[in-house]
This record gives sequence, C-alpha cells and structure tokens, in this order.
Amino acid sequence: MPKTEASAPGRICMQLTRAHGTASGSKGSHYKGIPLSLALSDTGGNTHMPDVKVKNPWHRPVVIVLVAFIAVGIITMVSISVVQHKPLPQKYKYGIVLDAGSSHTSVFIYQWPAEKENNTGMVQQLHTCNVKGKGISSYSANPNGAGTSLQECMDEAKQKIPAHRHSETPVYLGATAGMRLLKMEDDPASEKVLVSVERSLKTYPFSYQGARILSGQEEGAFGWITVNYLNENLRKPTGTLGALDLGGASTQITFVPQQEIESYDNSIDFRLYGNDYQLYTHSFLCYGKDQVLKLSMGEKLRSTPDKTHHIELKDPCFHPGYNLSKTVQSVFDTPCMQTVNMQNETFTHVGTGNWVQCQESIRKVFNTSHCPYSSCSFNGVFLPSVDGNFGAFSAFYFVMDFLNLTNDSFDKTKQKLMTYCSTPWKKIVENHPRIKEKYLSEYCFAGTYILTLLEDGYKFTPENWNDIKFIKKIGDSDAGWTLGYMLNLTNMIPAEDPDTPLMPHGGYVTFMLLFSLLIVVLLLMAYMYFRRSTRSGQKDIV
Ligand SMILES: Nc1ncnc2c1ncn2[C@@H]1O[C@H](COP(=O)(O)OP(=O)(O)O)[C@@H](O)[C@H]1O
Ligand SMILES: [Ca+2]
Repeated sequence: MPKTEASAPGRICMQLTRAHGTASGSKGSHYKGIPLSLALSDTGGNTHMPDVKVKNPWHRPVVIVLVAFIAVGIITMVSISVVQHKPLPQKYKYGIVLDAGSSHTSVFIYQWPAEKENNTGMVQQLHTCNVKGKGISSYSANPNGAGTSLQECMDEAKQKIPAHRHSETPVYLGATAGMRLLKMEDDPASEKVLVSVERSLKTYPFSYQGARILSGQEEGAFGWITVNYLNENLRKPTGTLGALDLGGASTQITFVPQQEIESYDNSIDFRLYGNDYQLYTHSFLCYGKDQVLKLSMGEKLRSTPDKTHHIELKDPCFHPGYNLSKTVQSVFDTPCMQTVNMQNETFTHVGTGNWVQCQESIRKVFNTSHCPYSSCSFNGVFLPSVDGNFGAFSAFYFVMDFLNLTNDSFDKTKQKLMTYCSTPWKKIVENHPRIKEKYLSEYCFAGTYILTLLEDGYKFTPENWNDIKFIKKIGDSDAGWTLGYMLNLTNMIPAEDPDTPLMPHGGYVTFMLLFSLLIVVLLLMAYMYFRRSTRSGQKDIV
C-alpha cells in the first residue's frame, strides 16, 4: 500500500525554533560583562587608578555585524520558506478508465491536483465519452471491431488531456458482466476481444495499464469506494454509504453490515486512511435488467402450452397496445438460461400492462426455496440485513429518474408504477417522442424489476425505502466502479491517514512572518537594554 508522507512545513518550523534558541544563546555569552568585572577586581586597592574608559562591547563593529547577520539570516530563512511553500500554479494529473459494460462502453477521464492525490474528494471527473454502438462483448464474431469502436472516444481523450501529460496518463479498461458471460460461453472469443481492445489502446500516447474482466466482487467494492470517496466519508468517523449498482447483465449490492458476514465469498476487508472496513458485497450475474427481461420472457415462452403454432406472448410488463414481432433467438441468446425448442423462429410480443401480474412474473426469477445461512436474498445467497443509507446508481438511477420515482415513498412508488404500466403504448410514445422505443418500451418492466429486487430480493421495507438515494453523480463525477478502480490501481487511497500540515498555508506564512519579526524586535530590545546597562556600568566605574 502507498507510502505516507511527513509534511515539509512541520520540518521547517522545527528548524526555525532551533535557530531562535541559538540566537538567544549567543546573546547570553555577552551578558553580565564578565571581562569588565575581572578587570576591576585586578585593579584592587590601587589608588592611582587611571581613568579607565571601558568600551561598550555592543558598540564593537563585530557585534553590530553579527546582529545584522542574524536579522538578515532570519529574514532570508523566512523568505525561502515562503517561496518554498507558495502554492504553485495548479498542476493536474490525469487518468483514463474505460467502462466496458454489457450494453455499451464509456470512457471516463479523471483529473486531480498533482500535489494532493492522497486527499479524499480530490479526484474529479473531467470528461466522459460514450462509445458508439454496443458493448465490446457484442463483437465476439468480429473481435477487431471492438478495438476500432474505441477510437473516436480515445481521440477525444487526446484532445482533452494536455499533450505534455499524455505519456504519464494511465489508461485502464475494465470489462464487466457482458464479458463475464462471453467468457463463460466462448472463452477464446472473449480473449480475442480483449486482445483487440488492448491493441487499439496501445496505439495512443498514454500509459497503457491493461484491459481485463473485473470480478463481481471488484465491481461491487470499487463502486462502494467511489461513492464513499466522493462523499468524503472515508476520513471521517461517520457512517458510510452502501452501493447499489444495476447494469444490463449483473447487479451489485455492497455495504458495511451490522452483523457477521456468514459466507467468505461475500466479505471484503479494506484499510483506507487508517480505518478498517469489512464490506459485504454480492454481484448477481444474469440479474442485470436486460438479462432479467430475457429470463422473464424465456420463462413465459417456456410455459406456453402450445409451441407448435405462432406464439402470441402476452406480457403484463409491457404497455397495452404494444405489439412487436421478435425472434426467439433474441430471448435465448444468453448463457443465463437454457434454450427452449420451438417450431417458429419468431413470436409476437403483446403488452397487457398489468403491474400486479408483472411483479408476479418477475418474482419467478428469484429462487427463494433454499437458504443455507441465517438470512438470504435469493438463489441461496447470504444477505445480512440492509443497514444505513444506500446510493443506487447506473440503471437504478436511469430508470427511476425517467419514471420520476427518485423521491417518493414506497407506497407512492408502487402506485405510480401501476398507473404507468397500464398507460397505453400509443400515449407513452406520444409523450416521449425523442426517447428510443426500445428503452421506452422497457421502463415499466425495469421499474417493476427494481422495486421487486429491492423489496423481495434485498428486503428493503416501506420504512427504510427512503434510505435509498437514487443518484447519478456526486459533485461532477458519476457514481460507478470506474473511479474506485483507478484510485486503487494508482495507490491514491493510502491505508494510513496521510499527515496533514499543522496549519493551512496562509496561516503558516503569517505565523512565520510574525514569529521572525518578534525575534528581530526582541534582539533590538536586548541591544537597547544592554547598551543602557553597560553605559550606567561605565558611569559607576568612572
Ligand atoms: N438512459 C437510460 N435509460 C434506461 N436504461 C439505460 C439508460 N442508459 C443506460 N441504460 C441501461 O443501463 C444498463 C447499463 O449496464 P452496463 O453497464 O452496460 O452493463 P453491466 O454493468 O451489466 O456490464 C443497461 O441495461 C442499459 O440499457
Ligand atoms: Ca455497469
């Protein structure tokens, strides 16, 4: 883990204190006029005492020069320390992370002040670019296309980052559930896609650091680090924010639980800024919203009694009046479920817009029949009881924001969803002419899935529903795993709390100036005092 640094201002302050001590010491050696008293005792009872004129030692040029030197020395020292600690014109460093998701790839450019990389909240998102087309896992049949697809956004990154910083700017690509599924389905194809994106990223003047598939735990943990870093929770003793991420192919839940974590796979330990955290995290592969839609449609197709004739799939999660011919292949082209043999290659997807039935059908994708722990979410996965506030981002936010459900009570959310799902498709299209019809048609399903996942899956209740904050950004930065991933790989989150300067720069400079002025004044006062006392001594002698 990264080093901690001792702060320079502290060291300089120490030197100054010592310099002060030396100055008073040298003053002491001139005090009391010892040579003078010795000369007097030597003269004893000599009655023919000559008219001794003792010279004031402070008037000796050497002493005056010495005092002047001390004063100049102190002033020089303070000036150097001021210049040394003057905030330089802000220099930024940069980092690039590519989020290769199942549905699409986004390029994130981060920047941070070069001298403050170990402080929380210092790294900010400078720019994002959405790669045109689908996610890299969709290029399994044409792997070279995956690398080429990144070019436009990477060219943009070259423009956004100053050229003299290019060579030191790290670039990381992290792929999530789409690539996890492709790896399961066709390992060589997933390797080819990774090689293709690697080759493409290496053609840029940045410092290429690797392209890999993140594990579900990493995706959850880095999302948690991102939201807590951005909220500046990590250096405070206050509580942390749980993280809920919903993608197209997987979903993650990560938080600090109150109870013991009963399964090893769900536990991650961190030491950040001197605090220990034990996180609970779980990633449900195949439970992203696009895969669950396939699971739920596949289930409906499977349970159709007559598979020999053209199937009209009546779907309560789609709006009344929605009617579209789809291929069977488009539902079963996933390793998340087994294919069903059907006579026809297509079916008609017909919406009926019934929220209660929609939720019933979604519940079927959660297996709650077994739980080897004291409590489970679904599919036999351990889940401690959810505790504290949660940030829900990615598709959790996109869907709930579209449905205008980011600030409602649980009951109101349910009620509004019911009304929305039963709204005729024609009206929905009329109301949202600019939104892609594929997205638009799926919001009823996606909203219902989110509610069901949070309530039935994660056991949120109407009472703690509002502990979930649907968020897109914190400050200027998107909530998501990418920032946490980069902070970790660049060692920007130290295990121990970095030393902070004793006082802010302005205060430090003022303190140093006042302190050295005080020393000069004291020296002058001492000079005046001893001049006077040596004069009166001379008078006594004379
Ligand atoms: N504006 C939007 N409205 C609804 N859904 C969106 C919007 N933008 C992105 N999404 C969805 O968010 C999800 C993002 O998932 P993604 O990160 O690609 O996958 P994963 O994290 O599972 O690898 C996808 O389901 C995508 O369709
Ligand atoms: Ca994602």
